[in-house]
Amino acid sequence: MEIKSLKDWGLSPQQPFVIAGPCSVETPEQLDKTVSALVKNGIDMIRGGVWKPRTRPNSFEGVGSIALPWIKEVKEKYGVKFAIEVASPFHVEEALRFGIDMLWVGARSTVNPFTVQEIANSLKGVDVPVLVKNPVNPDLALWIGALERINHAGITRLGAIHRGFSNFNDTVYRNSPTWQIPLELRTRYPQIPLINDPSHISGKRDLIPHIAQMALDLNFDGLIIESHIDPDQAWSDAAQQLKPEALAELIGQLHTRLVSVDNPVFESQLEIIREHIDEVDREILEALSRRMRLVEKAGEYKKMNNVAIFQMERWKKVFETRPEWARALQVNPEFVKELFQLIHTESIKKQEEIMGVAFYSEEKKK
Ligand SMILES: O=C(O)C(=O)C[C@]1(C(=O)O)C=C[C@@H](O)C=C1
Repeated sequence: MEIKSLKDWGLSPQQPFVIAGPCSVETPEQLDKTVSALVKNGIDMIRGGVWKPRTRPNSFEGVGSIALPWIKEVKEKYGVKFAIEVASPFHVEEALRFGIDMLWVGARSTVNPFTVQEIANSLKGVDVPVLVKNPVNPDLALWIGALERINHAGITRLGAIHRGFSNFNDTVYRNSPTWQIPLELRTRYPQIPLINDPSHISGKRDLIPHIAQMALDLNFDGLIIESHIDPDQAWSDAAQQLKPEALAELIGQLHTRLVSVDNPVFESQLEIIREHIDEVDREILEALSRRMRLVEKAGEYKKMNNVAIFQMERWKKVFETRPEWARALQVNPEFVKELFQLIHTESIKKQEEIMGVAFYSEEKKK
């Protein structure tokens, strides 16, 4: 994909790059007051929802096209740039008609290649920056596919927004961050600017600073954060919006990190640490290999005695004790639980192969 670096997008060189504004544009007064306060706090790229894709019917679905002249007015009055979500060719046409500066494709549109293609077709021959939110489901291929469709329409000022992934029972986050997905996108397409959306990941304002800092620690290029002049009275997403002053305070506290430093001492020290990490990784793999050989032995033994692979009591014991051992060793027990679930699945696969081989060879004998 041919994509322009964020510094060539013609935006202000804020560090970090921040897009902020209300979840929804509600009234001319709310918009004016919010934008005025954001501008005072140094924000010059505003976001605002005009058409809102809501999960349930009868929720507020955005004021629609009547917001566009209000946006045009604040853009002129305060000299700011404005980004909105588009979910159809009609939205694109309306947005461009009113001089909207940046568009984004929402998570519920990214999941649908038909919708993304229609949006892409309506962008042919237009030079506007477009950001593509991750799909609601944790599917990197779908996210990349949407970026490719928009890119093939000729959009080179193209970026990705990480807004987290729907979950059934994550009690902490509204949308699980599942950081490995945006990091994999970055690894495969380092040229695509990556913007983090801590508002939609957290769903609550208290968690926003932690997620925003984590994104900067992971070298994201920018943040998109919801901010409303009076969050508690917001018509949508009241719990996750910040007052403009709170947003400014948050930005002031964030630490931006460097990709690397031109410092030979740092480089050589890091190299030494990495060599140790290589050694430890090898030890981990050797230990895993030894465990697998034992699991195979257990599998052979089960086969000889016609015993089932899955041993619930033993597995319960393994699953209980390993996180405890981990805690004593200052390793995150939750991580170790996931790790052992993976290991157990692999053990079962191995033992199934062992049982299967017997089945096939006996079949052959017949
Ligand atoms: O203890 C066994 O029976 C094993 O085969 C080992 C093992 C494991 O990986 O720890 C694998 C499968 C069983 O469900 C329980 C435990």
